[in-house]
Amino acid sequence: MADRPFLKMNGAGNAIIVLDLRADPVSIPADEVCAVAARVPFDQMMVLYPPRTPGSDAYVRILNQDGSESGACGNGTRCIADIVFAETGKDALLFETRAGLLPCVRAEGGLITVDMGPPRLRWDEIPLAEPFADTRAIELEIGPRGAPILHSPAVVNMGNPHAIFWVDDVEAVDLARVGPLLECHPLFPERANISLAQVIDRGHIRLKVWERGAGITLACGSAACAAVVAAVRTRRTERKARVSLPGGDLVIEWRHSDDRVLMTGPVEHEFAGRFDPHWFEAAA
Ligand SMILES: N[C@H](CCC[C@H](N)C(=O)O)C(=O)O
Repeated sequence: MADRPFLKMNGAGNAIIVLDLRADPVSIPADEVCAVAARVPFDQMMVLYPPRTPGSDAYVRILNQDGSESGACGNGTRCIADIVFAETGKDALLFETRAGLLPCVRAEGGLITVDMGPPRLRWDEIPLAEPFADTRAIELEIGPRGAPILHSPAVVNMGNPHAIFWVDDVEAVDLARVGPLLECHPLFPERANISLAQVIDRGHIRLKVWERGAGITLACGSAACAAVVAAVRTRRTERKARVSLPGGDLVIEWRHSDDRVLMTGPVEHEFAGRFDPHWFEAAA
């Protein structure tokens, strides 16, 4: 890969690299994504391509640090929105990902709101490997038989697959240990993002996330959306709730009128850099 410029940003602590290929739309092989991750650690790389759908601002590919691809990344979408807001002066944007069209608007206090679309809740939309009539709590547990560490997650697809385990204390479970096992559980044919969710009150959830293809992250926007959807479906919270992640807070609203999930949160610019072609010699 060439000597390309990139931006390092974060969304509530979720480590994001933005690579703008709108003027030179080449695809990035998975081994080159991993070569970048070895030098500049990130959770997701947001790659901007020219728009495919009239009226949209860019087509976006979302690559995890392990080279796999995701249909959604809420925190990364706020990062690219911030860049394109500054570049165009527009006050509303539309990004297209593998999972559909995501409208973005500016919110108060420099925050950005992304419309993450409607959740998909049927077992084959998650997807799961076998039918479950009720995805509010599926049969899945980890740990000793009769005394599981975690069990009965809710599952939600927010453009990517999520499993949400309700816990009394997010700090009491070793997510780094159970995350990899659950991410790759045979029930999840496309793997899954794994969250621990602790309900503080009807307007507030604490969340820790093991991300598919990235591991423990400081924040995961789509997981925050999935957690509020799952909480509303089981009457744990109101439709609008604050989600506190280790890297910061997001406000999520699952709108009643049109079923869409709105995520509002911050972005931060860290530094600009360039890929060094030497990084890719072993990958070539
Ligand atoms: N950090 C992202 C989600 C990444 C999901 C990715 N790990 C996958 O589904 O493969 C977010 O803010 O929504």
